[in-house]
Amino acid sequence: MSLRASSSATTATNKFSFQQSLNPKSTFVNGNPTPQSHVKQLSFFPIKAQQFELKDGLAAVFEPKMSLGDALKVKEWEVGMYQDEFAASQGIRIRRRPPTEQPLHYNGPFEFHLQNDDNTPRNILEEIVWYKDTEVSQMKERKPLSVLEKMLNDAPPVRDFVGALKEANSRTGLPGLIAEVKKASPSRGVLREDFDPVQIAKAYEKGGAACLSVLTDEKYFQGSFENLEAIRNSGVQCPLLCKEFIIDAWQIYYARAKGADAILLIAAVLHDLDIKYMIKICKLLGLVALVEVHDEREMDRVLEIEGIELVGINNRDLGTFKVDIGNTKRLLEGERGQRLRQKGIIVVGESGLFTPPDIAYVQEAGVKAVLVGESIVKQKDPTIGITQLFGKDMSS
Ligand SMILES: O=P(O)(O)OC[C@@H](O)[C@@H](O)c1c[nH]c2ccccc12
Repeated sequence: MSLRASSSATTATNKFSFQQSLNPKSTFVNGNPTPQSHVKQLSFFPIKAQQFELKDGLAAVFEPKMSLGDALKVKEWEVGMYQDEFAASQGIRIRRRPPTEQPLHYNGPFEFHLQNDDNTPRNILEEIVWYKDTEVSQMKERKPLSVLEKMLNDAPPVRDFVGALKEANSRTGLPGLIAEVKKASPSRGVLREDFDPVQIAKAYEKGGAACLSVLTDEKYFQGSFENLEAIRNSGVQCPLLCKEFIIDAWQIYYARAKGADAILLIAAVLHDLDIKYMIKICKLLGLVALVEVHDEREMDRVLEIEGIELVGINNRDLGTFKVDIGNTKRLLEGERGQRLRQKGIIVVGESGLFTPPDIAYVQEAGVKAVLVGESIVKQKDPTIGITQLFGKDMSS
């Protein structure tokens, strides 16, 4: 474990430069750097007086001054740590923040980070979620809920996402299609260079898509909320799913303000309490949540939560990118499938669907809807892409 400081102070080898850069209340032990061969309990975040290891086995005590704002951020960070523990108890391996990172925007007099393996994301999903945490807190500062409330009053009315899927399923006898407006992904790179989201959305609608999914994540999927808004304002009638990594209720309000009719909640990221809370917010806003699972444990958790109308089974492991459409079948076998049917939940087969036999396979497994991106967005004409995917014209 190594200690890195964003201040130049830790590189100082003499008392003068170290004291200069510290907050005036900071003191050395007994007024002088104290030799210590081992500093065992080295807490990296200066909440109380702390001991710091200096060069050559020296240690110093540091007493920070903390403003109320900083203290609140510390609390927020501590709660985040408890949340990770709570989530881990539900089998969730994704940590919402780097475990030994200081709270966001902490501007203490002396910023330390402990560098160790724990501060490196374990997989791409964790990396996305950590980045999202920073992104959302910045967005929240720019548009606090009070501002969003005004935007919500001007938002276009909600469309019936579940109704559109059911209608398409009974009209065609095939799973209702949620067609994804997706430019790129971390696993597949750029899927389409000439990417015009509105044009693609219109082509999907023409091809018989029941609903659309619009990726809004910028960094990893090259999507945007502007795309969502533009599609909603373009005259396209299909209900819209905001495809985002939601970790904070604020994002749900924002999605609705930008015209979403549905949002995605990923069970690999959110613990049960979060899912319950977020579903309540969705209901308040008239949105529907597509709750995404990838394995049996996540499915079992979700089956215990009341008020879920749509469950998505992702065939892609968001940690490793491995795709296996057999996942949909596996998760719908036996009692799980039965319980889903009893609860009247519509199951959406997600990812890795390319051909009519793929569609037939997941339909046979029990899905009433599918979520498809790559195979149709890559086609020169996405309308024809849909016809090829289903092996028939889906528009009538
Ligand atoms: O392009 P595909 O393999 O057809 O997959 C679409 C969709 O299922 C996938 O984009 C997806 C499913 N769940 C997600 C969560 C976040 C981002 C993307 C996704």
